[in-house]
Amino acid sequence: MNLSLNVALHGRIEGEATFCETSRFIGITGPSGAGKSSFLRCIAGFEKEAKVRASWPSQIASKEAQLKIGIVFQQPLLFPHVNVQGNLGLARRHASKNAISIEEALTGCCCSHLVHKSIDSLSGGEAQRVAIARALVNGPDILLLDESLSAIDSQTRRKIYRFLHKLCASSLLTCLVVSHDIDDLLLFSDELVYIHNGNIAAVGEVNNVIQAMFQYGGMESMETPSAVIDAVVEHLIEPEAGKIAEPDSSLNIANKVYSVMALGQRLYVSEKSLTPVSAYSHTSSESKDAENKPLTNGQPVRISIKASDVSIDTNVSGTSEQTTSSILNALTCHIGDITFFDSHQQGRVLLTLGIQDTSAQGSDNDKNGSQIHQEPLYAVISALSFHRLALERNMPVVARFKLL
Ligand SMILES: Nc1ncnc2c1ncn2[C@@H]1O[C@H](COP(=O)(O)OP(=O)(O)OP(=O)(O)O)[C@@H](O)[C@H]1O
Repeated sequence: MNLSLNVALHGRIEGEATFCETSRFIGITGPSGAGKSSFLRCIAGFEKEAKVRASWPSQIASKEAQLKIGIVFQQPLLFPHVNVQGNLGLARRHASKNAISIEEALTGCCCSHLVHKSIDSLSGGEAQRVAIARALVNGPDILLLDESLSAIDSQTRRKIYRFLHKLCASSLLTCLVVSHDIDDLLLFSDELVYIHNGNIAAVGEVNNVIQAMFQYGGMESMETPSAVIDAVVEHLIEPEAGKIAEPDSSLNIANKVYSVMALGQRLYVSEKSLTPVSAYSHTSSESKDAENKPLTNGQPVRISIKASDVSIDTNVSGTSEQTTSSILNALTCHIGDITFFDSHQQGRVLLTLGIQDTSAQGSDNDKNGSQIHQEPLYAVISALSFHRLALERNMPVVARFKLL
């Protein structure tokens, strides 16, 4: 049975969301006031007026009577009279069988160093990390995170998301994560929910939901719509000479740069801009320390590319390794939909770009013998550039972007 949630709370949230059986990390986004918190509060049973119908995935449906739902708010509610260790210890007292250890939760939520601190001495981001760790040692079946990582710096936040995603893949945990940071959600979510104006407006695979968000005008409130591209690690690049090194070599540098292959085209990506996906696959049997292993040759990774980072070049012959541009990443694309922003974002144009998949061999190939990839890339450019370059639908262009 798939996870399916149907909620109705008058004037605040209404709709149904059904997810794939393998989806365990579900992102929820939408404009401020749209109803995201209301959705989570209904699921958690905090809204007495709400009508909620839920069917739980088969692996947890059998224990519906004692189903454990954890929730962590943006403002963490920690017990002030005991320290961090005391907070986790109290949560552990009522833990279910699938709870993780205090040590694992502290390490995974990057807060081992805080264990002896008092609650009133924690910063906002530290308190958020402790609150998530405390929820995990209680062993919830469903963990609802309502902007619960909003005060944490982006590098630590991604480490925690990575840990949660891995936990979802290796245990029976399902996470529903509300965030305004669409890039975080795109990188880690198995499926995405878009809530608009009190309605569950779109549910499903991340790229499909992003496209649905355009239709609802949801992108207008978002500075940087992003595309997600699946790629495979090719080489580790030695930073000084720009030479190739083995991906799993012991090169000791802070932020490694890899060459990866995406749709038959080569991209250069810094380590922090890519997310390994193999270690988190739901069928994975990899050990728990897989996250800390170096990336290996041929390993699948996910990259998210912000529309505001993409520039457009009409010189389509300039994608070779001999480019004179400092921007090495160049994907050959065709212009698809063209959207002029109105109101407060006047003067900007959003382009949907179909990436040319040079690795594909099939009957739908274009005249260059390559296929247009279904999942798009986005570019936001000024209306001035749009008119200066005389861009139009179906025009071949090169999309350039940095992934540092
Ligand atoms: N307790 C409440 N009683 C009545 N209306 C409420 C209550 N809480 C929220 N609302 C209203 O319900 C709507 C949805 O609010 P909600 O907090 O769910 O939005 P949200 O998408 O989480 O917003 P944000 O991103 O700003 O946190 C808003 O119009 C809000 O004013």
